[in-house]
Amino acid sequence: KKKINEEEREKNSGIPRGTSGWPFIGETLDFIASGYSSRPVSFMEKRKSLYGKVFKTHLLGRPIIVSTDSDVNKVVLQNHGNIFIPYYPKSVTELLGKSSILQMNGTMQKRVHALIGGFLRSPQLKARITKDIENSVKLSLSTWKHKHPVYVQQETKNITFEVLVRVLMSIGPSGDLNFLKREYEEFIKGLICLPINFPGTRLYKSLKAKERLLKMVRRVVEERKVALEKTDDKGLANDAVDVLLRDTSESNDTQQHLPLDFISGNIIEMMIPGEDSVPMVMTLAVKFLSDSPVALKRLVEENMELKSHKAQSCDEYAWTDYMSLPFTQNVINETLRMANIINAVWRKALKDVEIKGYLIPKGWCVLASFSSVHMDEENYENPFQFDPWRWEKTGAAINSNNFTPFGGGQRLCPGLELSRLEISIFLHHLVTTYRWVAEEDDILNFPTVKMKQKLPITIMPMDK
Ligand code: HEM
Repeated sequence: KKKINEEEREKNSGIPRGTSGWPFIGETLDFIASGYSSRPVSFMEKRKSLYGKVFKTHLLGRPIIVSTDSDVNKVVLQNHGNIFIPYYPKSVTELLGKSSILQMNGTMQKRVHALIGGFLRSPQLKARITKDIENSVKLSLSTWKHKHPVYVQQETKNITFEVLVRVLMSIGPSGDLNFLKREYEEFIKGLICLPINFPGTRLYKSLKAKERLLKMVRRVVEERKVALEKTDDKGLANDAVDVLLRDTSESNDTQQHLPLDFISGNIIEMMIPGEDSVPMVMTLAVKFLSDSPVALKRLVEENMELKSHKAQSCDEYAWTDYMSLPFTQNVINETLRMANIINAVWRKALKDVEIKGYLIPKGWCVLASFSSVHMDEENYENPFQFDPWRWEKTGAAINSNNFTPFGGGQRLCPGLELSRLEISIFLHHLVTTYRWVAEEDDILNFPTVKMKQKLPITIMPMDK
């Protein structure tokens, strides 16, 4: 009877319909089970058909409103009035630290976001980094012919890690790079784990790895500060460390440099969204293309044309050359749509908010599901089919609310353009250098998107 009364009250209050499932665990088990299945959006699909596009559930110990509605997602992402703050599981918040861009709110988040976004999106950086990306890609590809099989997920991770560390702190291949890679891998193992911290636990080991990372990055930041003080050259910043060190924008009415610990912490935390996502998009592009020979053929044609054009003119590639191939960009869009590397964002409401007639009560969480929107047949015909051509018809949709692989609004991914450039360069050199045959492999979607076998492929030279 009590439950019925509660439901009646919630219904009248405008809280979206839905069920809270079992006491305490709510619907968490079903949520996780569909995450493990080959169709992770099934949790959402089932409830969407019962309750509508926005529904109430209970996950990870708390009431949550799930939105599979792109208009509602947009309002959540825009976050006018700073109503929605990021909400992560406890293990993540423990590892991130309070002053991480991923957790910060208000003016400080805006300041760091604008600084990093301004740098990563600048044409000067893209022009400069193109050569480095090419070198990393070509060097890696040159080793592929000796490997039987090539594990695409592994290889692409090495390429993109090198690029990321260069962009963040100008560290090239070296002992420092190897140290960072090793310790970073240890650090992120704890992102999704039981939040218990004492010697021997996963969280403890990850926090220790973070301490070692911080020590190293702090040393780099200090060295760079000294170097910066000695020079008058305030041209384009070399990397994210430079950007953060130089900033003196006003905060609390005083001109302040960002503290060195803050910079070191944020450099490490910026590796989290950047490290795994780009190689996974590259890997899934290879996977989807292996399963779609017609799309692959068109991609090869377009890229071979650019390659022969470049060979004839003896020109180097400009970053704009890589970004100018329309079919290649459509392959990337389609991969991003289907891959759903970041399938949702989690927020907590600081006030009661009403969006499209749905009430999100103060203190409740909102899960803005991107994958549900990307895999909704109202938005995309045959959504489970890899079809790069669909973007020729709906080109404008790249900027629509129905396509948000990089999020949107206040926290729109500052690495968006850099990621696209990296993926374009990788695909160009891959498909103009080799043919390949992929072994059977499955996509795992939980807790993060991965290939079960790291996507083994067998490489053949172009002319065979
Ligand atoms: C294909 C690759 C990538 C995807 C799919 C992706 C996706 C996303 C998404 C969905 C968000 C929004 C998170 C939220 O709203 O809470 C985000 C934020 C962010 N991304 Fe990316 N990202 C990618 C690559 C990168 C790269 C390469 C970098 C760094 C070089 C990067 C740095 C960041 C940062 C710093 C944020 C936080 C921004 C803020 O909260 O203000 N990302 N990313």
